[in-house]
Order: sequence, then structure tokens, then C-alpha cells
Amino acid sequence: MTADLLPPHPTTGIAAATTDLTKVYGSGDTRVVALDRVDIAFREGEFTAIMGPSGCGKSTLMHCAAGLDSATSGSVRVGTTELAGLGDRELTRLRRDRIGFVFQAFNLLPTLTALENITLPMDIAGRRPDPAWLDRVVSTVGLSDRLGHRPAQLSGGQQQRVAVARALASRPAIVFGDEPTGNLDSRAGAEVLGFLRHSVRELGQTVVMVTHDPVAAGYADRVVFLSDGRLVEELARPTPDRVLDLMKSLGSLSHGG
Ligand SMILES: Nc1ncnc2c1ncn2[C@@H]1O[C@H](COP(=O)(O)OP(=O)(O)OP(=O)(O)O)[C@@H](O)[C@H]1O
Repeated sequence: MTADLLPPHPTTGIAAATTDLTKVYGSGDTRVVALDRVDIAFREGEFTAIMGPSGCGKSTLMHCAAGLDSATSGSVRVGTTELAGLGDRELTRLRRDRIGFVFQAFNLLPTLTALENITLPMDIAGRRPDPAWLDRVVSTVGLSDRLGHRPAQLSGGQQQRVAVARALASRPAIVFGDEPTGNLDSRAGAEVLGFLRHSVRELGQTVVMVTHDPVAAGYADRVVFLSDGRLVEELARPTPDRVLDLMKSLGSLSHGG
């Protein structure tokens, strides 16, 4: 790693963490405890998959950890920054500078080339991408010969790889993916998951992905399982078969998750 590629922020080895994180929606009859005192740490350079039945709190956990939603109580830290104390503008800046997002929908602008899409968030923020880092991201993502193409000229898997490269371009502390392969066929999904894993192995990125798919979870370094807003299991070095077995034993499959 060359000097210009060193992490831009002081690091603790933990990219993001929650302590006693509780999220309650509504009140009275409509009160829902979406997260119930969740403690979790996402280590730097690790790829975590979050699984569990529908409604167990996966998206809520991701949204709270990414500063898209606020905690009812408990703590969320990104690096050394405690989110609870931040105002709206500081939160917006933290999300922009330290967090990358990949969603099910690719959300690319059709009139821009792949490269323009990748650098758009930084252009809007008035920041110049680190050229050495951008080169590495683009070559790791395997898009070097597609940078001048517009989204319509790319396959679904390639479009999602552009979206992943866009999430990585600012060298975020952590990248969150919400079912990033949910709209892709299995071959294109494998392409994107392989790249996400590559970005963890080769670029030292930290990735957290919500998924229902045991095959997708098999690309992660560990899988955490939520049930009714609580962390109930964790599996290191998952394989699709071991994930499926655990889903069966937790009853996740019968809930449509
Ligand atoms: N904005 C909201 N207002 C009220 N309740 C909410 C809100 N968002 C989520 N919930 C509730 O919180 C619980 C957790 O929802 P969440 O979306 O985090 O689950 P999930 O595991 O991501 O589900 P899925 O796999 O179906 O996407 C659910 O009971 C849901 O109905």
C-alpha cells in the first residue's frame, strides 16, 4: 500500500459499531420494537452479511448504522464518531464522506457514462477523487474498458458493478448494501458479489450487506442472524449449505425470509 492510499481517518479497527441499539417505531397499539438492544461491531476489512426473516429488523439495523435513521436509544458509532450527537448537516456530511450505499435498484443516471456515474457524488460534493484509488477501484471492478459506456450499453451485472464502484469512489469507512443482487440473475449476482468480496480482500474495504440469499451470504466473512429485532446467531466463514442449515434451525425459512 502506497502512502497516498493510507486510510484518510484515524482507525480503531472497527469501521462501525452499535451498543444497546434500540429502535422503536410508533406508539400505543402501533408500537413496534424493530431493534432490541443490538450490540454489533463491523470490523475493518470484513464482509458481513445480515440475515433473518422478513420484518426482523435487518433494514432498520442498516439504516441506523448508516445514519439514515436515528436510534431510539443506545449508541451508533462510525469510526470514532458517535452519531447521536450529530445535527442534520453533520450527519449528511458523514454519510457523504464516510459511507457508501448500494441498493437493489442501480440508480445510475442514463445520460452519464459509467465513469461519470462513478464520480458523480464526489463531483456534487466538490471533491476530487484520489486518482490512484479510483484506478484501483475501476480495475478491481473490472470496468476499465467500459468507462465510456452509458448504463443502457451495460448488462445488469455491469451496471451494479458501476454502482458498487460509485459507492467505493470516495473511499468510505464502510459500504452498506441492501440486497444488492436482488435484481440480478444468478450469474450477474455472482459477478457483483465476487467484486464486493474482492473489494474487501484487495482494497481493504468494509462491507455490510443485507440479504435473504444463502448463496450471497456465502461470499461474506461472517453472517449475523436477526430475529424479532435481536441478534440471535453468528456464523464465521459461511458456506451456502451452512447458512441454509442455520436458517432452517432458526425457522427463518417458514417466515418467508
Ligand atoms: N418507518 C416505519 N414505521 C413503522 N414501522 C416500521 C418502519 N420501518 C420498519 N418498521 C417495522 O419494523 C420492523 C422491522 O422492519 P425492517 O424493515 O427493518 O425488517 P427487515 O428484516 O428488513 O424486513 P424485510 O426482510 O421484509 O425487508 C417491522 O415490523 C416493520 O414493520
